[in-house]
Amino acid sequence: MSTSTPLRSLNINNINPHVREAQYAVRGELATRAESYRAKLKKGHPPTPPDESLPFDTVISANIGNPQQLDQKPITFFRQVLSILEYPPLLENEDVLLTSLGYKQDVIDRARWLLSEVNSVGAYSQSQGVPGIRNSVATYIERRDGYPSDPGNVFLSAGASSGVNTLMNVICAKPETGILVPIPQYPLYTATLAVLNARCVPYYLDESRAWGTDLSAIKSAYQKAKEEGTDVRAIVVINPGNPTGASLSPEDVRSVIEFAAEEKLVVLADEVYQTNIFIGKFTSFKKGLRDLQKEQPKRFDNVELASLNSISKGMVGECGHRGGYFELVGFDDEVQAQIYKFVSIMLCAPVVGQCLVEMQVNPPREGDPSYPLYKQEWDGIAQGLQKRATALFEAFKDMEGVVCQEPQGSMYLYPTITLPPRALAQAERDRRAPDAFYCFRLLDATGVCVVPGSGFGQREGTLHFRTTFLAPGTEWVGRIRAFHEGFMDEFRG
Ligand SMILES: Cc1ncc(COP(=O)(O)O)c(C=O)c1O
Repeated sequence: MSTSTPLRSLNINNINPHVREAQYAVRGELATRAESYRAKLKKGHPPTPPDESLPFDTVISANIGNPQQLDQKPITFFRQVLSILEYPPLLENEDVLLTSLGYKQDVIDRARWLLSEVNSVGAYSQSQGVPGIRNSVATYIERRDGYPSDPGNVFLSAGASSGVNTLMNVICAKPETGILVPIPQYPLYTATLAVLNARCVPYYLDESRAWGTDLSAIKSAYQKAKEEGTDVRAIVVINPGNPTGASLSPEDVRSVIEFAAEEKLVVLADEVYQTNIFIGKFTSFKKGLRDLQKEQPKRFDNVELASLNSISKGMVGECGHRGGYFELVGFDDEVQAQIYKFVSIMLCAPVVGQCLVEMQVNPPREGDPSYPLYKQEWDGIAQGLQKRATALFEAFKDMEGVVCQEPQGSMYLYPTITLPPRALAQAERDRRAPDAFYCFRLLDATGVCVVPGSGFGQREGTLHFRTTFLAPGTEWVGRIRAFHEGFMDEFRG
């Protein structure tokens, strides 16, 4: 129903058309319906009986990588430090913290140090981020890659999303500007390009090679875009992938950098899942670039790389606090100054989020009083994720018409589904894409919310859905399996 009235200035036809056109399926109609089911099931205050008309008693939001909404417990060290940062008078009673609350001395020391850096978490920080925290990020990057990092090139951000938004705003100069984006992709990229009225240049990942990054696909997408008059300026790589979970091998990382160097493309390396690895080892683009620069002096001097990380993912899962960072390598000083100006217009990233970035990159070490619990919690989360990923993968293996790649990393599985012709015909009658039709039926029957492949992009004629494996337990996997059997029976031949 339209609510436009001549008395209002704004209506759907006169707002920025680029906002209207942007699509962001992970929070789309399915997620809205899931929220309405959740509201129906919620006991009110004062208590009202929950709605019993639904065939399930809980909603499982497997549509988005939101760990703590799905009951992942925050890491104790992080939250104990935050509690002091939010209320520094607690430090006046250190004994109470140590004896009654069981805080360890390193919690108190870290909180004192962070407070000395930020003064108060209620104050704006420098726009690029608190200097001491940027130093910690640079130290982490150096430890991870074995190459130095300059804190002057680190920008703290309100999650990786805000970093991507900054970089894309600066790169997208005109409607013909294009950015190579992997398909399937996390829709932040296509949505931001749509809002900026710039072009998405899709390159397809290779499902037959466990969603590998295929350089020949990148090259042909680039050539085609150039022939169509697109001024391609950058390439996005999501490693490990969302929605695919695939990790790039060191060779893949190198070949993307070599291509970027040849064609003068900025590399946007989205590395928010760098610690969510089940198979193999994470190779950062920064390390890949520095290795190439060492081996072949001069050839890679001008490569521009922006790599992003976040507190939202990994075992940290503090996405509601909105923290992250990006590191720039090889950018022109004047361009970097404009990036600084752009972030300064938003003043600064949330300071509590910045403090969480500090603890993420500089966690308790062996020998520190908080280390044993930190390690136990970290390992518990990592093992839980791997266990649930495997349970889901095993379930998909047994399901008719479902083919899934082995989980390698990140927080998602992205199976292909082949639906019976009668289901496709029903989807058409319902005016839904077939994978969306399947996902709505799944939600209505089980309360499990997943996202259709059409929200991430997929090859013509193929169907997928993406599910996280964050939800606790495996009972909900059984719900998916039972639904799927019933669905196939209903529409089969
Ligand atoms: C690949 C990828 N990049 C970026 C983000 C955004 O993360 P943040 O919460 O740090 O903004 C997400 C969130 O799911 C993601 O999957």
